[in-house]
Amino acid sequence: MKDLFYYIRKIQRVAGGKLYLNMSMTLLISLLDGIGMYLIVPLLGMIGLLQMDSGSLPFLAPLTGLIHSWSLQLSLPLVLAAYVLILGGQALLQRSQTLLNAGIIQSFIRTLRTETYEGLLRAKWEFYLRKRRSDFNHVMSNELGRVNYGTTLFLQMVTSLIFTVLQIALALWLSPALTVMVLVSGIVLALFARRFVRRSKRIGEETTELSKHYFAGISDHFGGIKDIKSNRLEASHIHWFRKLTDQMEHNFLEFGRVNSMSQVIYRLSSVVLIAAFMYVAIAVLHTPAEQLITVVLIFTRLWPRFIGIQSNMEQLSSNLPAFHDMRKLQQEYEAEQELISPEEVGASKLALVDGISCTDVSYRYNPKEPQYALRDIHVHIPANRMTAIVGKSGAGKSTLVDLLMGLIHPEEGEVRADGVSLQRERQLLALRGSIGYVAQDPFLFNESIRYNLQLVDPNAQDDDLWQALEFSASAEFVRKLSQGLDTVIGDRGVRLSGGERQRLVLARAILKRPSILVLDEATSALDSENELLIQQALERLKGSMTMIVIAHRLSTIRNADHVIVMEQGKVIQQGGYLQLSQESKGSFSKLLSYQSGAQMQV
Ligand SMILES: Nc1ncnc2c1ncn2[C@@H]1O[C@H](COP(=O)(O)OP(=O)(O)OP(=O)(O)O)[C@@H](O)[C@H]1O
Repeated sequence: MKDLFYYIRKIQRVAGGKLYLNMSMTLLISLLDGIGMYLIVPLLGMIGLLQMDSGSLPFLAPLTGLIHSWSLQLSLPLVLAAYVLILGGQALLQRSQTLLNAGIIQSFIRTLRTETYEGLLRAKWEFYLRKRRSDFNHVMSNELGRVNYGTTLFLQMVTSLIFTVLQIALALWLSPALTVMVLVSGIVLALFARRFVRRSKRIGEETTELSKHYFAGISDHFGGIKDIKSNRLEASHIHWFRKLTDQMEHNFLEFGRVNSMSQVIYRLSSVVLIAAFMYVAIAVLHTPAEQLITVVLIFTRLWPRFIGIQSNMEQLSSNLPAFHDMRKLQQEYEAEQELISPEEVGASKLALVDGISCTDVSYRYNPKEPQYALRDIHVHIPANRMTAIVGKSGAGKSTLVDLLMGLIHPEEGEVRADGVSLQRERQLLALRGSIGYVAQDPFLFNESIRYNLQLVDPNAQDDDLWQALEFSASAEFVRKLSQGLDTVIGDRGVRLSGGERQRLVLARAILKRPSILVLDEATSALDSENELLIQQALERLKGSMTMIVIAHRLSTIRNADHVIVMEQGKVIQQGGYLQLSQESKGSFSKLLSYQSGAQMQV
């Protein structure tokens, strides 16, 4: 419940005075509704169904006296006009209130959506290392929808409560004894129905878990669809999917059963109560007919409100877990915000003069577990030189690069750029703004080549784009595409080959004119000819840019000024390429001989 109130306070902040205007309109609408209903009694009196002068109705007695003194030709149109005016006015007011309500909810949801998205983007990389990506999709679409629905339900419930309180006040005025009986019955029933509210919450928790699995499953399966198709794994996935959707159906029906059960109890009890009231009112209390009709009118309007509130409470409870999920994610990313905003990152740059150094750095992905991904690392990446990081798979190369880029921070030791610690946000900000990064599995948007390139420099002209494409040996294949720079490259760039994707991302990195270029296995998918072209391009950049290159294929780094060899999270050798290749007992020369041996076998 405290998560719900957190969001209600937020809606209060977002909507401000509009929320109170909304409440006031609700009050007015319910007041008009009550008065409109009241007017039925004099109308019935006019057509002779009721004794109007009994004086048993407190508010109506003087009014009915007045109406009675007029002729029927005058009183009938007057009372009918008042009826039309009041209920017509109420209908118009109701429309404005509905629109106001929708506006409040929508601006709240927009704020929540934007805050969550921006908050997620500002979270540190380490936060993403621990989370499932599908959970973000789940919260941003499914849970946000449930929070939206839950908030609407809550506001509806407040409206309903205001209506109900007013109608109770009216009913109390007319007949305290009968109204108290209705109220007591309502309260007893509400206490009994608490179990349905609790059950709804449990079903809602199950809904959250199931939809989380659903989101995770479908994003995994469609992400890995090629593996599924080529390994004929469809059957097991379909089996998983059917089982989960069966559970989801059961969960949905279970809520329907709980909700309809409480509804049927309320409806049955209303029938029994009306019969009991009639008996007590007519046989015991000898209530006058006009009062009886008014109370029955009120009862038939009040009881459905009780039913509505009960149903609202159950639906709200079933959506509470979504509030909790959303709040939990918010708390998690709020605790791991980068002080630097994404806008600032691009703004300041660092012209590296000395280089980046790691002093006695150790890092664990999970500090609760004993394994270190990096242990006692002591390296210096000289500015404006090419540094290569090599080693077996799992040696810690990517982790070291992430540390050098300030994406993760060491558990022990320090990383410095030009002697200033990356713990200092300004320095980190400047460093990040100066990096061009190309990953092994580069990411491209399902947009045109021009759009993908201009992401890093929206003002880049066609000439600049072609220059970057020439650099990355991509100009030739882009020229051959029917729409050139305007070719849309498909989801994550699927319409391109792996090597073409890598070259485009390299072009994008270069277009940023970085002072530090980081290539993490960025040429692994290239054929020898294109790899050579890129090697030559990188060679031309030497001296003007700091380059950090991770490569399994050692031919890629034969021009490197400095080589760092890693094994099991440690640096086991470092020095110039030539120097290391000549140390015959060293790990680097072993790696070289394995690779040349493998090449000779081919
Ligand atoms: N997100 C992560 N969570 C937990 N452990 C991780 C994570 N990423 C990497 N590791 C572990 O850290 C160690 C170093 O991984 P890293 O990716 O840095 O190696 P690498 O040398 O780049 O390997 P490769 O050449 O295969 O890319 C490995 O033992 C790996 O299992």
